[in-house]
Amino acid sequence: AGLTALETKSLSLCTEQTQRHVRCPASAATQSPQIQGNVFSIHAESPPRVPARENCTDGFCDAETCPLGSRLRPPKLITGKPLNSCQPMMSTTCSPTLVFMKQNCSHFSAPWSSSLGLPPSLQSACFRGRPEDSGGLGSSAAGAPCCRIAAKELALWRWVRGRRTPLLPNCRQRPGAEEAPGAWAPGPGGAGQEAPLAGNGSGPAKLGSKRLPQALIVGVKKGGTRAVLEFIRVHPEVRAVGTEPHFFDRHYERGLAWYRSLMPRTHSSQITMEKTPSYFVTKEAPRRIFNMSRDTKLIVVVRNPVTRAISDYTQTLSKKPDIPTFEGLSFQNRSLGLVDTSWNAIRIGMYVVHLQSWLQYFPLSQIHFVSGEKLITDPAGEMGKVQDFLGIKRVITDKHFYFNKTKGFPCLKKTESSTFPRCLGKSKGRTHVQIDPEVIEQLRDFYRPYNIKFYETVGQDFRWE
Ligand SMILES: Nc1ncnc2c1ncn2[C@@H]1O[C@H](COP(=O)(O)OS(=O)(=O)O)[C@@H](OP(=O)(O)O)[C@H]1O
Repeated sequence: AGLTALETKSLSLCTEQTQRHVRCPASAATQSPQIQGNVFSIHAESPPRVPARENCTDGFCDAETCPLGSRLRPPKLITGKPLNSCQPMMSTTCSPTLVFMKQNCSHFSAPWSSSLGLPPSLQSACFRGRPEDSGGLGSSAAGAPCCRIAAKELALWRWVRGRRTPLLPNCRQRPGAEEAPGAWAPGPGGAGQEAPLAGNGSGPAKLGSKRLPQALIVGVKKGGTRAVLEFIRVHPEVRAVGTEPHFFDRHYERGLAWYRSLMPRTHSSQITMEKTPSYFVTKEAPRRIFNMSRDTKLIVVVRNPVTRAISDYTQTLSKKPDIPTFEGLSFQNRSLGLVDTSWNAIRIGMYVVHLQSWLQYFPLSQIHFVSGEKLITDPAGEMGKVQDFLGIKRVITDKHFYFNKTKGFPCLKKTESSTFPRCLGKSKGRTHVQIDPEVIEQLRDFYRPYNIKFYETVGQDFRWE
C-alpha cells in the first residue's frame, strides 16, 4: 500500500522551526494538521520569538524558553527531496498528533515499521530511536527503545489515512498505555465556546470537546507550578495544556477562540487546566480571566520569596551568564539597604501587592494557595488540598509519589501518559547560586512585612521566617 500523492506531499511539508521544537511535545500538541487545497500544512502564525531547541527539553518547557507561540511558524515547503531520504523531514514533521506520539513511543519497541504497512521507501527512512528519544523524561528514559520520529510519522500517516489504526500490532504495548486526548484534533475552532467534534461515535468524537479552562495555575514563577500541573494532570478528571499558553499576558489579542484551540479535548465531567506563572504579576490578567469566566478557579503556588528570587536569578543566569550578580541587582543602594523593587526577581515575591489586583475580581474562596515548600516535603498532602479545591475526588495520594534521591525531589510513579516513573526536568530543582548570607538576611527583612500582610490576607501562615 503506497502513499497517495497527498500523503507524500504531507511528509514534505515540514519546517525548520518545527524541527527546532521537536522537543516541545505539548506545545506541538495544539497544532493541527490542515488540508489546504491539495497539500497538507500546518495552521500557523508567526511566533513572538523562537527558543533554542536545547532550551526545550524533557517535554517540559519553561515559560521563557518555550513560549507557546514559538512553534507557530508558517511552514516552509521543503522541495526536491525524495521521500526515501526524508529522515530529517520526518523529524520536522509538524503536527500535534505527531508529537503527542512521542510520549507514547516508549510503549513501542522496534522493529515497528514493517507492522505499519508503510511502503518500503518509508520503512527504510525509519530507524530505531535512541533512548533519549523516548521522551527524555527523567527516569522514564530507561524505557524500551523508541522511535520518536517513527512514532510521529506513524501518527501522521494514521492521521492522513483519516482513521485511528490500532497501535502497532507487532510492538510491545505496555498495559495502561493510552493515547493522549486531543491527539487527533482538527484545526482551531471558531468562537470561545466549546468545540465539539463531529464524528460517528468512534475516533476523535470520543475525546470530547475543547473547552476554555475552568481552573488556572496563575503563579508564581519558580514557585513549583510545573510540579502542581504535572501532578494534577495525573487525575483522570483533569486535562491540561503542557506548555504555558501566556494568553492573558502576551497573546490576549489572539482571542478566546485561539486560546480555546490550544486546550486538550475533555469530556463534560473533566476539568481543563493550564498554567502560566506570569499571570500572577500581570495587571490585566485578573480582569481578563474574570471576563472569560467569573467562576474560574485560581491556583497560586507560593514559595519563600527570597528562595524564589534566587531560583529565578539562577534560571536567568543559566541562560545569560554575563548578567550582574544577584547581590548587585537586588539593591538600589546596598549600604542603605534599599532593595530594588523594580527588579522582577524581587518584585514577583511581593505577593500581597499582586494579590490585591486579583481580589478586585475574585473572592478569596476562589483562589487556592499551594505551599511550594510543602509541595516538596508532602506532595500528596498539598495535592489533596488542590483536589478538594477543584471539587474532584482525592485520587492523587501518597501512593503516586516516591522520593527520588538523585533528583532530591518527589517524583511521580506514573504519569498521565506513561506507566513509567517520572521526575520533572533538569530545569526544576537546580542547584542555586551561592548568595552572600548578609544579602539573604537583608532580603528576609525586606520581605517580612509583605509576608505578614500576605498571611493575614489569605489566612494561611507559610512560615517563611
Ligand atoms: N517534585 C518537584 N521536582 C522538581 N522541582 C520541584 C518539585 N516540586 C517543587 N519543585 C520546585 O519547582 C521549582 C520550579 O518552579 P516552577 O515550576 O514554578 O518554575 S517555572 O516558573 O515554571 O519556571 C523548582 O525550583 P528550583 O529548585 O529553584 O529549580 C523546584 O524547587
